[in-house]
Amino acid sequence: MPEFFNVILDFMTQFSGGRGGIDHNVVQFGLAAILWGTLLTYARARRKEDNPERERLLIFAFSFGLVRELFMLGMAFILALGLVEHQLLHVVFPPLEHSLQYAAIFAVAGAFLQFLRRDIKLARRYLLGSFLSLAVCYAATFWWWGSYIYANPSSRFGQTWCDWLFHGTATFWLLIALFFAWRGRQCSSRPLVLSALGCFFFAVFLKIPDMAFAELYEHIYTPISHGAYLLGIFLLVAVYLREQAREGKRAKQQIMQLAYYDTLSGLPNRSLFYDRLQQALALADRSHNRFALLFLDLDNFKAINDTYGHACGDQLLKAVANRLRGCLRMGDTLARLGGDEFIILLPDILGTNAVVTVADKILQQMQKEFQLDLTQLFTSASIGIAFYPENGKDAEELMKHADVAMYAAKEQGRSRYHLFSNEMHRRIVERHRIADELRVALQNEDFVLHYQPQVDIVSEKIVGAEALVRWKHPQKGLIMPGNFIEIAEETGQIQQLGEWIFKTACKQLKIWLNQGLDDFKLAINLSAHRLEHSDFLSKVEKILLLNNINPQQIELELTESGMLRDTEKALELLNHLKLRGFALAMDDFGTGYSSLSYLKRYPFDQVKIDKSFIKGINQNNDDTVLVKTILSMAQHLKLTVVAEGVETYEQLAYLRELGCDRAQGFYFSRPVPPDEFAESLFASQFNSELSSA
Ligand SMILES: Nc1nc2c(ncn2[C@@H]2O[C@H](COP(=O)(O)O[C@H]3[C@@H](O)[C@H](n4cnc5c(=O)[nH]c(N)nc54)O[C@@H]3COP(=O)(O)O)[C@@H](O)[C@H]2O)c(=O)[nH]1
Repeated sequence: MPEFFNVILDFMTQFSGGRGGIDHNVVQFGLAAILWGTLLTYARARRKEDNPERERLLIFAFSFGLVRELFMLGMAFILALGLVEHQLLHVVFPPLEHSLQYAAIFAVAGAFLQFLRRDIKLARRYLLGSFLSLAVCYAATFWWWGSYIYANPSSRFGQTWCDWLFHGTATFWLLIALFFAWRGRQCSSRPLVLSALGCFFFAVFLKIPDMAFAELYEHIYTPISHGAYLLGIFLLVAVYLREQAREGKRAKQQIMQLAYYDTLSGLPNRSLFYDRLQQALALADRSHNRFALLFLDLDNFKAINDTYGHACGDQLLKAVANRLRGCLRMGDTLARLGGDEFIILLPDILGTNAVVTVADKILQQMQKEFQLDLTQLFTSASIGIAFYPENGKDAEELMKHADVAMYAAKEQGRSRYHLFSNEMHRRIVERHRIADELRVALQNEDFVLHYQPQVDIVSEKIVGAEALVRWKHPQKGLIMPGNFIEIAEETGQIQQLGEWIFKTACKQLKIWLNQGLDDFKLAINLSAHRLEHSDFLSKVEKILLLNNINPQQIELELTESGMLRDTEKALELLNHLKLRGFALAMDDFGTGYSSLSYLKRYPFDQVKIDKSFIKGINQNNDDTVLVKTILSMAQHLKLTVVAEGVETYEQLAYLRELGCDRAQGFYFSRPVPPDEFAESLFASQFNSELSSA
């Protein structure tokens, strides 16, 4: 091998003019300079936008190698042309050569190592260490330069071990070994320490003052070291190119990961799931097999997020993903669609029972305690199941139907599964029909507002009213809001409908105010979906201005489930509305999940106890206890309480006894058209004026 390099060098020397022409060293250094230059050009060309620092580091290291070779080339020319006295150059030249040579290799190797580890900071420190070593090496070499007689092999006789130690090359490797050992505390550098120590002993060994070794030195060490040096550069180029290729592959993998996998759970995301579903559809069509889709949603995730924080919520989602994985077989696909929604594809199912068994297993697993970092949590899930081909002909329809079935499971009390049915399909079609008809109704403004009084429990005087919308259907007559509000919310039509309701209620209030009404608040239901619309506030302001209404005469009623949608944004908007002067009421209180926390957090003035609790008051112990608790809590928070759905005198009397402030219900009046309401309203005012006179 050494001979091989010598042959090449000799050939090149001959080729370029022989010893009489260009010196052996000139060829060698020139060749190395070309290699470093190529490497440098390549690194500059591959410079990347995303990590310029890493590339800069490599360019710096390669430049270092190039400078070293140019320096050596210059020296070789000076020697070859006989410009400087030979003896003098040989005192300075060899230590410089060795030091620079190893420093260059070390700089590049260090940079490469850290480049591979992607630790730019450490790589920079390696380079610094290399330069420091180089500086010490120079100092040591020049200190000993008087006795340094490298140029004359025979003069090696008589040198002490100490000389070898301070000889540039040996010292350099020793310092490198020490440096690696020191750095080893922060990174695993044992192989580097060992190889540097090996080089140190090699360097010392080769300087053993013996003629035979001197011969060896000339004929074996020099070609080996030069050959190894060139080979090293080739290797570095190869490693660099391989790393570039790997980098490309890694980047591609990363892009794939981001595009098709959920970052939190590591599960396939919606796109990948959709792709797998398409494949399953094609396969099922070909083999005439059935498959099932399970749509899973956690039952109380929003409340967990709000109570324990998002970090805890994230941990729970990861744990749920792991538990779900454990319930499935190899061929099944589990994906996270977003939030707390997961979807499962069970291919090649034998029968409905097999799917029900899996659903049961999942429900059981979900009910078990989740041990998170800082807390233990309990949750549950609702699952909707749709089958192919019975419940949908394509991916969209199947996913939608599994989702609908999941909502049915929630409606039936959560922590259960529900199979998609024809009845559900019928309901979906019906909803579509209603949505279409609503569109026409909104264009024609086919709606009316009815008003139901709110009465002061002690004086029994009307102190306010709730505006309730009805749809004047051309064929079906009056349709109650329970049949269309939810659909309007789902389709976004609630924005237009809500605006119409607010505008009509304000117009009506203005009429009553102009007729001499005072000390009266009109309650208007506000769908939480409306809060999400960016121009909600500006539209409200415009209507107030147009009708010259003081917001203090309006109460906005929001439901708890509405608050669950986007708590932060809702809080901000409600604070704004409150500052503007609106009164705020929490509607249907007691039917949501975290009533207490919402009452404390949001700027409500009034709580409306849901009619379902008033119905059982004084008969059902649970309802009575609940109403009493709400009343005492509201008193504590200084909130007015309205009891909804008061239908009998007994209910009213009992609520009065408990200290409830206001009541609303059929006992006083059903919701009635504005004219009818005005009659009872002004009669109530007239009566109270009479009684106070
Ligand atoms: N976003 C909007 N939602 C609205 C609007 N108008 C109504 N709604 C919501 O629709 C739900 C059903 O309303 P409705 O059919 O009008 O029923 C109201 C009353 O008729 C009924 N009520 C009143 N007193 C009694 C009673 O003594 N017994 C009894 N069984 N029912 C009674 O309660 C409904 C009023 O409830 P609430 O709003 O919770 O005070 C209803 O939930 C409305 O929220 C609208 O304009 N926008």
